[in-house]
Amino acid sequence: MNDEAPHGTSDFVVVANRLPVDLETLDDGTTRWKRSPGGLVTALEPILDRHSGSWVGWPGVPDTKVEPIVSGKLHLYPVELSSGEVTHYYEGFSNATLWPLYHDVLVAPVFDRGWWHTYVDVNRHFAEEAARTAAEGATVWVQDYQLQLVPRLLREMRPDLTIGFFLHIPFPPVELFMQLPWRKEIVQGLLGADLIGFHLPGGANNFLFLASRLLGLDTTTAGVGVRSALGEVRLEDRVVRVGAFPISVDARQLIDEATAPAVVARAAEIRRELGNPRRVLLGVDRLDYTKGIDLRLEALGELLDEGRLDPSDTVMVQLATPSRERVEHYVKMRSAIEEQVSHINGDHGQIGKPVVHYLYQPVDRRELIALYLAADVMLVTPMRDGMNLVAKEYAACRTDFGGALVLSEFAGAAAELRGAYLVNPHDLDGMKNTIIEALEQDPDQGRRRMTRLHEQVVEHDVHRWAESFLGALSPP
Ligand SMILES: O=P(O)(O)OC[C@H]1O[C@H](O[C@H]2O[C@H](CO)[C@@H](O)[C@H](O)[C@H]2O)[C@H](O)[C@@H](O)[C@@H]1O
Ligand SMILES: Cc1cn([C@@H]2O[C@H](COP(=O)(O)OP(=O)(O)O)[C@@H](O)[C@H]2O)c(=O)[nH]c1=O
Repeated sequence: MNDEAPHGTSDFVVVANRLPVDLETLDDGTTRWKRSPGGLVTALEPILDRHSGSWVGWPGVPDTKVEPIVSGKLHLYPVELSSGEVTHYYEGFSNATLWPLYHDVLVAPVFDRGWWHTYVDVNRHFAEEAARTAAEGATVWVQDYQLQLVPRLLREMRPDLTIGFFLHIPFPPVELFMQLPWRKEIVQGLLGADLIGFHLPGGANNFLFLASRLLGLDTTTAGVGVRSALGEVRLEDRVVRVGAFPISVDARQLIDEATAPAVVARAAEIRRELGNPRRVLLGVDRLDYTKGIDLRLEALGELLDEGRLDPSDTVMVQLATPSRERVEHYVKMRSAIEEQVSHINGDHGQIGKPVVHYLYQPVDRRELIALYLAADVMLVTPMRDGMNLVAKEYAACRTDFGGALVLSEFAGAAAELRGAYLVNPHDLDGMKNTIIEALEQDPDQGRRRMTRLHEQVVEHDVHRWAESFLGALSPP
């Protein structure tokens, strides 16, 4: 990465809280770029590779000024955040207010006026940087809950732009959203866009209902469909469209990587390193209380306690990427999960043979794909999740049609991945029975299920997601 990117020349601009890369300071004081965590970056990277454009976002560290950068065809425009802004806007309002509020209030949202004011200020910084970056008449695509005020602010600054907004997390029912003291400002912020996208029709319908109920606006009442039957909010001078566009993965790219001989060999090597167990269970998550890591460990622990799983031939690998490490509930969840892992290994492991192999570190993509190939059963058990790309990655990588996916009904992905073993993660007995069912599935039936999953993801990949959203944003 080098060369400065010029302002005011981009016809296509993505605005997201994070850049696709994070600046990391090493022990010797030098810095390097590493891939940013999370599914938003996984999804948008291949889109920008294809469309070539600009990405406005935070480089992941506070108090650091970074000049605009050219990275291949992509121009990166860093937004500087002070440590106070990171605390109040990112860790506070975004991740201790909006995140729990939009994820079914799994923990109590904190309503802090100071955090709100910083959220407004930081949204303004992002809008200003996007306004500087975009060429006359450009398309600007604003991403996610951290930046819900940007569409309106940007429209005020640059009425010539076409503005899209996509929410990557669930949009809550009106009863929950109404708790937010700044609810009108958020809805008005979003209505600055020309098109507002959600993963699922449910989120889109919640938003339309809210726009009518909270702001008294004229909206369509017929239900929104998947990539079809867009809803409308009719403002005095323009119409805002609202739709459902389920995000996905770059299936073709994953298939290429998953069929590379080195990755296939690594998958076999992982099984050997795990002691050649008869069955391998896998969990892959950011360490987030929404992901249900604790619930799946509880299920595993009970299955071992009851003798329904044999610790001498069963292994679980749980990857947990560090996430939002200074936010209270993330700290608590990490301790709780690590205690559960110790407990299971203490009760059922042997010297050199733990039952649960737990890594609290990001794992690179190649190793992750090898793990997908090595796993007999993938456990994706969130209590609430906007989509969950891990589930789709697993299905895309299984070109052998082996393995099985146990998937929470409360992940957005469950609406499409009908070949999965669906579970209610709150129903511990149900989840335990389903894990056993997936482990003991009839091989032919398992292949049929995985074929269905794989084909669904290949046909509905991330490029289809972007084309359907951008096509609706700027119809020919
Ligand atoms: O940026 P962080 O605070 O470290 O968090 C990482 C990302 O987490 C969330 O991802 C969501 O987007 C995925 C893709 O649409 C979706 O599959 C998943 O269900 C969501 O949780 C968050 O929404 C992103 O903004 C963060 O970058
Ligand atoms: C644990 C782990 C994950 N990844 C990659 O991160 C994303 C996760 O996306 P998802 O939609 O499932 O959820 P969130 O956005 O985090 O809420 C996915 O692309 C994983 O492959 C990774 O690269 N390395 C890891 O260790």
